Amino acid sequence: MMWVAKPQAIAYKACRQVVNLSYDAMIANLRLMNFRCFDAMSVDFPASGAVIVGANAQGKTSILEAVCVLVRLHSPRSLRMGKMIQIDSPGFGIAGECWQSDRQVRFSARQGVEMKVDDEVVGKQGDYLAGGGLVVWMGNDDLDLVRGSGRVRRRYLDFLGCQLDPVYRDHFNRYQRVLKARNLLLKDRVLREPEIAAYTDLLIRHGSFLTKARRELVGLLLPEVVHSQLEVSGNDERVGLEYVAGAGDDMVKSLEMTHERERRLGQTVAGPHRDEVRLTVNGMAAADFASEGQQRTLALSLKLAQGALLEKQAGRMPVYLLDDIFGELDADRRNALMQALPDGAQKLITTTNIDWMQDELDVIEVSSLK
Ligand SMILES: Nc1ncnc2c1ncn2[C@@H]1O[C@H](COP(=O)(O)OP(=O)(O)OP(=O)(O)O)[C@@H](O)[C@H]1O
Repeated sequence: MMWVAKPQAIAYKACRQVVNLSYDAMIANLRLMNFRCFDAMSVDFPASGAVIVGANAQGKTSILEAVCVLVRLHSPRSLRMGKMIQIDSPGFGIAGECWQSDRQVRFSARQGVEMKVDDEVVGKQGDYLAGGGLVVWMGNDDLDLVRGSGRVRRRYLDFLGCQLDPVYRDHFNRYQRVLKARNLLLKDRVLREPEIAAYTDLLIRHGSFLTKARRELVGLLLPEVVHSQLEVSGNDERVGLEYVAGAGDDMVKSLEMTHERERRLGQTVAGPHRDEVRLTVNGMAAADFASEGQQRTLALSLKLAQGALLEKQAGRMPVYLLDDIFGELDADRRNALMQALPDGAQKLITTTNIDWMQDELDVIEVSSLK
């Protein structure tokens, strides 16, 4: 079976709006080798973005996923890179021209990731990401942001924090590693207290940074979420966001207090890995009391707020990757969402149907040749 994405975009509307903005977050093209369902594929993206349309299982999500991996070395649907390798292949390759520079990510199951920018191998993930772009991913499981566990909201904050600040990314990565190592020691029947104490110091150092940074992020996000909710819902639903630290105000004290429990349970019970973001609509817990429509709108608002904050704080426009999120929204909310996306941003949108769409974006059809 041979897969193609037809790069010749079909003009969706005859008159295209001329927007006089700089598309500094631009992905001009994408080339894939042995990635998910694609043997080999190449597609050009217009500066303002495109609607990627096709029937189910044609590879639309895989295209957006590849863009996210190329730009952020992160897949929103898989924590393990190996899952993205086309079945029976030794590895995958993604390449593309982004921000007028050629970028490549190769992943081989045996040798791991090789990253290149303009044909130069980049040694560190941080260096590769520093020259890259910013991404907002909106997918149909975003409802989990409101209904799901705290882990989903922590991932939301971390995806934002890591994009905004390399220091955040560094503390975040180190915290995860220290937590894992400390938990292994706590699980051990023969407790090695001096080693645990050494990890405790590191846990406090990186954890305290994360607590402070996440609290600040939530404070910055709140006005953006309120604004986006108003834009998408069209009414004055009062939304609230509150950061609740999983280690309280004082991590040292929390770890002292949980000393016995940790040893009994064999794991670290206080720290940013237990952080929560409380979401409310009209003063009530959004997961328990908001209607499904309100919950969906809040989830969208959280993602739009992420984009607005990236733009303000980083001074650059993120690329918006919208994966099939329109199915559950009525036509008014779909078009309100399209309007709420910033004019100057590149938007890549997957959908199975474009009949409702009023926006003037080019269309790329994805289909498999059988
Ligand atoms: N590692 C892999 N190797 C080969 N094929 C894969 C791999 N991972 C996923 N696929 C297949 O790729 C196809 C395309 O999946 P994808 O989710 O990109 O489609 P889609 O067009 O977004 O579909 P939908 O509209 O249903 O969401 C599916 O048939 C899926 O089973």
